[in-house]
Amino acid sequence: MKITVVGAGAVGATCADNIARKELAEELILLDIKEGFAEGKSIDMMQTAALLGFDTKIKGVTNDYAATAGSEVVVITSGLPRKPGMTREELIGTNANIVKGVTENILKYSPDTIIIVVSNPMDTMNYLTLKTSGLPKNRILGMGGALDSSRFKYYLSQELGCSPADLNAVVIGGHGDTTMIPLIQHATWNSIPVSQLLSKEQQDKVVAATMVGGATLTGLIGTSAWYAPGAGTAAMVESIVRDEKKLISSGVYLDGEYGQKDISLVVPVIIGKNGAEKILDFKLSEAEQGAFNKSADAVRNMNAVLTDMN
Ligand SMILES: NC(=O)c1ccc[n+]([C@@H]2O[C@H](COP(=O)([O-])OP(=O)(O)OC[C@H]3O[C@@H](n4cnc5c(N)ncnc54)[C@H](O)[C@@H]3O)[C@@H](O)[C@H]2O)c1
Ligand SMILES: O=C(O)C[C@H](O)C(=O)O
Repeated sequence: MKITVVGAGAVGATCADNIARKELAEELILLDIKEGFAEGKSIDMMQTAALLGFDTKIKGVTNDYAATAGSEVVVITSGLPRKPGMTREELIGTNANIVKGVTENILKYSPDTIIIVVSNPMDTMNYLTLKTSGLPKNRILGMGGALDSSRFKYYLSQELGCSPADLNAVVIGGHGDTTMIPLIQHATWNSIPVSQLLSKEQQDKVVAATMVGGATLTGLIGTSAWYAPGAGTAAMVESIVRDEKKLISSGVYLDGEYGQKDISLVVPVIIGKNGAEKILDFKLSEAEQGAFNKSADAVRNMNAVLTDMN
């Protein structure tokens, strides 16, 4: 198994680190545009191999796409992160060009790969990758729901005083401060609905904290988060590589599911060796479907910016 991670910054390097520790690939290429950066990070990570006991060979390259040839999975993290006070959507001007160029270069050497898009604004970057690559829709996935659902579990666990691992909770919609939809009515603690355990105020607090989870960390750190984003992406890679068929909220192209067409949004997806193998199209309540439609409108407006940029 050969995997490439594009962008050796905070998220890309953390994702690569997780992939190596889990030994998901024999060969892992880390590519960055900044001279020597991916090489340095890769050597640093390889110098943990003796300590951590993994066998993955990590190689860093500066913009050398030939080195990525034959990658079965490619993760795209290249692009600017937001600064405090910014929205993810404000990154579109810079990141659209980066993601488009990276996708074109990757496909020259790995025409049948599965791509996971992380760069923000993710829903629109994933849509752009779908349109740029011409790959079948099952081979393009956006990372956002894995992270947001894990954040949702974190905030629920804080309120319930329980282990996040005992929770089942899912975020759908867009990966944006106002577009994500934490499905609180469906969340359970070992099968017990959390709506029966938390007051309405507590539920509202958890939902609000989840929605601005990324902005909160950006405010604290000065740039956006990387540990949970890197781990969320690696979890998706693992489900592909090990053909786990895990149900992970992910950005996928919708063709009628949840009443939406020609858009990428986050919904529950079975992820296996063929990428997005099945979208679980379950019935939302009227309020949830209304929120989903509003998110779709917002993401569609962002997607329209891509046309204006051309
Ligand atoms: N979808 C999510 O849930 C999620 C989570 C966290 C971060 N992000 C996004 O991921 C992106 C990366 O975040 P980060 O914190 O790692 O940023 P970072 O600045 O630490 O790293 C980005 C890297 O991309 C590289 N890069 C820029 N243009 C490139 C190109 N054309 N080819 C190859 N490499 C290039 C930069 O040199 C840099 O090393 C941002 O857009 C951020 O908003 C998304
Ligand atoms: O918040 C950000 O800008 C980065 C990422 O999308 C996140 O949710 O951590």
